[in-house]
Amino acid sequence: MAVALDVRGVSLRFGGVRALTDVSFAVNDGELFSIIGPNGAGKTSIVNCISGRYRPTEGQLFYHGTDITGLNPNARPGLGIGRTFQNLALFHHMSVLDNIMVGRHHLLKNNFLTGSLYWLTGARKEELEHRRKVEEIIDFLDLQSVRKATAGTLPYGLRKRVELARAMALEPNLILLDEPMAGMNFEEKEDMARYIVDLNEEYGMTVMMIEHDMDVVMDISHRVMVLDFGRKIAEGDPAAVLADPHVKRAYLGEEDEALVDPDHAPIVAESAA
Ligand SMILES: Nc1ncnc2c1ncn2[C@@H]1O[C@H](COP(=O)(O)OP(=O)(O)OP(=O)(O)O)[C@@H](O)[C@H]1O
Repeated sequence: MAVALDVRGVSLRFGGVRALTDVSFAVNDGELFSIIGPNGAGKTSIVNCISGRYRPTEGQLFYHGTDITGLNPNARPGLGIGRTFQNLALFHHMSVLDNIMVGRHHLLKNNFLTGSLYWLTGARKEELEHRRKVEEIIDFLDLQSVRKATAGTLPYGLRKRVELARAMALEPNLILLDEPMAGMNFEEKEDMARYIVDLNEEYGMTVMMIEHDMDVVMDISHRVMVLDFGRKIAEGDPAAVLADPHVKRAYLGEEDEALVDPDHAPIVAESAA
């Protein structure tokens, strides 16, 4: 299996704070790869290095062999890298449809000038094609009933789904999901987990996900990497990671009996025993 993303020896410092120390890992094409770790472990920092928001203090990142370490964040969509954010980043005053359309911005070929010759230059054909793609995503994520609703008026779980739709609209090969289930109830999480599996399996997107909900992570991920205090402490298939003593220690206090997640809720304790 070809390597999609290759992260080599990445360190990131903010003044005296070491957010990441010498982190290396690779995500293969077609994989559903998750990163877990206690609060402040460096998970979002890694996503921000991949998406170009942060530039690593040391190390390099390659995407399908291209060095993306110092590349402008705006160049990522053109390479096929999309992302969602931990805190929603939708245009709240715009409709669901328009929010998703924005995701296709970098795919628009017609510009201001050619667009003004709407019927002659193929701009109309192009717009129809974009609309067709957007409708396909709306169907896939079951957003038909809210397609014209103003994004900011929707319940939180639905807004997270619209954000996923917008990231999908970019047609990425690699999609970075930063806590896609945060703040969701059980049913919403189940739905979101199904969409993520489907976009990996049906759309063939490579998925890199940060998520606190261990049940979901262990259930749907092919491989899991664990960060603690900015360092990688484990990587492997879900069962191996759960059984890893370093992982147990990172999530356990010295005295705790059960494996707990960062919010101190019990997680699949039987698999960890
Ligand atoms: N912009 C920043 N300036 C200073 N310190 C930062 C910045 N971003 C992150 N950090 C620090 O880097 C460390 C890693 O933070 P990061 O947000 O990557 O962790 P995380 O694993 O995503 O945490 P959480 O699960 O709480 O979202 C923390 O100590 C954090 O305070």
